[in-house]
Amino acid sequence: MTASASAPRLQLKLLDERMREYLPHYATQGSAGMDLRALLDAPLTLAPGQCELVRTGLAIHIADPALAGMILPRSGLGHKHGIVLGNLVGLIDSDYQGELMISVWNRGTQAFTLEPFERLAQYVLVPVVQAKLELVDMFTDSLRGSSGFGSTGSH
Ligand SMILES: O=c1ccn([C@H]2C[C@H](O)[C@@H](COP(=O)(O)OP(=O)(O)OP(=O)(O)O)O2)c(=O)[nH]1
Ligand SMILES: [Mg+2]
Repeated sequence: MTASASAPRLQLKLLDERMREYLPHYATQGSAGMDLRALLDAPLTLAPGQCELVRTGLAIHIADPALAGMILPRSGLGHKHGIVLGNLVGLIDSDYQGELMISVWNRGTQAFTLEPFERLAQYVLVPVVQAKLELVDMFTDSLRGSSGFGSTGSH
């Protein structure tokens, strides 16, 4: 599936030739993410509670500070097998040029075996706004003020 002509163009480096036939892509026209695959020499069994850093064999240089990458779990693996991310969400800086690494965490109660080149997470490109922080002594009052953590009730 090809993205639209106006899609941002990101440079992708192959760090391992085996990934050439598994380049990330949008599976459908409306897909929000591209699946990332595990670069493994052999199956990797994760015991319940185990967390391992898995290579992707890919580097993506986003370059534009108004964009970031996010690595998110795949819902099927997460829901059915408890395979999620050790950092919950991976945030990829626009100036990161290193290998995309996936922290895979078996939060389930059964061992799970990850096969080489299996799709284990997804990469989503998101817009980012970098803020300028201005130090002040007082805020202009808002309706909420400093109330939070359920202050508006449960209905
Ligand atoms: O799941 C992830 C999360 C991060 N990264 C890479 C890209 C990211 O730009 C860099 C730094 O990530 P982050 O800022 O979240 O980690 P940190 O612990 O703050 O490291 P650093 O001090 O290098 O910023 O690590 C990954 O490859 N996979
Ligand atoms: Mg950081």
